Amino acid sequence: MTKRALSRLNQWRSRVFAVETDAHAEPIYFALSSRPQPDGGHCFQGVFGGGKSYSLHLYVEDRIQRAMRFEELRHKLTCCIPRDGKIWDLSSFRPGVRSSVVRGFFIRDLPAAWDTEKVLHELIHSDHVTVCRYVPAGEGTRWRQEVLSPAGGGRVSVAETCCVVPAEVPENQPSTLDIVDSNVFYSFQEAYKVLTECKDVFPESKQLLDLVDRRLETKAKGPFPVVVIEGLDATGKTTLTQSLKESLGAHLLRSPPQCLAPWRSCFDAKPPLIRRAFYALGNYITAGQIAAESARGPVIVDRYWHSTAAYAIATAVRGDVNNLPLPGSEVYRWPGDLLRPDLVLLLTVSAEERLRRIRGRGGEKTREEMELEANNLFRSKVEEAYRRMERPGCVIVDASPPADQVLEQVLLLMKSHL
Ligand SMILES: Nc1ncnc2c1ncn2[C@@H]1O[C@H](COP(=O)(O)OP(=O)(O)OP(=O)(O)O)[C@@H](O)[C@H]1O
Ligand SMILES: Cc1cn([C@H]2C[C@H](O)[C@@H](COP(=O)(O)O)O2)c(=O)[nH]c1=O
Repeated sequence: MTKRALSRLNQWRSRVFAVETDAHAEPIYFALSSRPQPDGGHCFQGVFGGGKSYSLHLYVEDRIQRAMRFEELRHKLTCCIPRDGKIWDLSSFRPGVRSSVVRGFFIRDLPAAWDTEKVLHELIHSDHVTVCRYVPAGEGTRWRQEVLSPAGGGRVSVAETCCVVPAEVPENQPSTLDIVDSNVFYSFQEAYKVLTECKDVFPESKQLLDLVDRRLETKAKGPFPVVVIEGLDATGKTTLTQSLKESLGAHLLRSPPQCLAPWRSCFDAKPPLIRRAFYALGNYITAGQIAAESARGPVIVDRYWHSTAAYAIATAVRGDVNNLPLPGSEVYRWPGDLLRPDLVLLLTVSAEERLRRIRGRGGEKTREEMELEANNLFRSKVEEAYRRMERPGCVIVDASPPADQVLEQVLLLMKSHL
């Protein structure tokens, strides 16, 4: 085993491991100890029992490479692990320590599946993945974790052995330790830095940065009101913003801005770190446009920062809505260097009505749109994240009535708030 891999093991025993066996339930948490606990781990039977179990932990210093390799690894496992086997997301973390999360996968295989071992042997010989095997430890429900390392002749040896013991459910879900600057960027510099680090990895990031350098304006907001319309997909933002434009003679803008449209599908296909940085930068270009237009007249904006943050937080936080960071958390803050609007309105409709509207509309869908359509859990997390945004917070609008009534309601709200 390489020196680098061994140095990781120093902190290995202070880590808690979370196996996400079910997107709707708490992960199964376990920790490591040199001694087994007397009452073992009945709760682990579903994870370690009934087959062969392995965990894969991806360590790559460079965050862009790490993000790319994680997706590659997921793809490789999905292609190679037999269909009856299970691949679950896994993370290990040091409780309460920000950015300590190391992501990976947990594999539960059938007892006689040899293909998996072949794939894992290959991975053990790479320098980026630490592979562990879980084996019964004596009688009862005790389990042992064996850290595998490459040995001569293509064989594998056990570098370290620990007892698996139950761990306390942490106060904050591990995924929440990793939101700031991995999923949500709170300054232009932080988002720009991600794209700079991608310059040698794919050419579109260089082209995007050139465009950002040319398009970015940093003027202050003008004297006219700036109103942002937010909401889940198909809640009626486009319909309303068009009507507002016509009724108020306002200038209509959107985030991401039109000039980023040619790059959107490319960045939508990238890992979350890069994709979220793309959307974050889009807001800064839109901010420049808002500044210029609000000097001439009222401005309506179809999605802005709140969408970027709400979708990113909802995607990053695993499990259900209760796992979102609590109201008042720093993740719901507005970036200090981003132009603030005067009013943000959040359009809400029932899940059924929104689905009716999505289906009525047809057309091509983004990953989020498909997720929103299929996944009620994701929908509630996005909407709750919107509601928790602060300074400015969202004023809630019931967008279920017919379009002309929603417009009327919004015009009244604007009168009372501006
Ligand atoms: N108040 C309304 N009542 C009934 N149908 C509506 C209403 N507002 C919009 N719609 C219809 O719902 C569908 C989605 O509306 P729209 O495109 O305006 O939503 P959106 O929020 O802009 O969606 P997206 O964020 O995905 O672009 C459209 O077919 C539109 O005609
Ligand atoms: C602005 C923005 C958008 N998204 C996602 C959320 C939606 O599902 C799609 C579609 O947006 P559009 O209104 O049809 O352009 O994009 C996102 O994830 N982050 C963002 O900042």
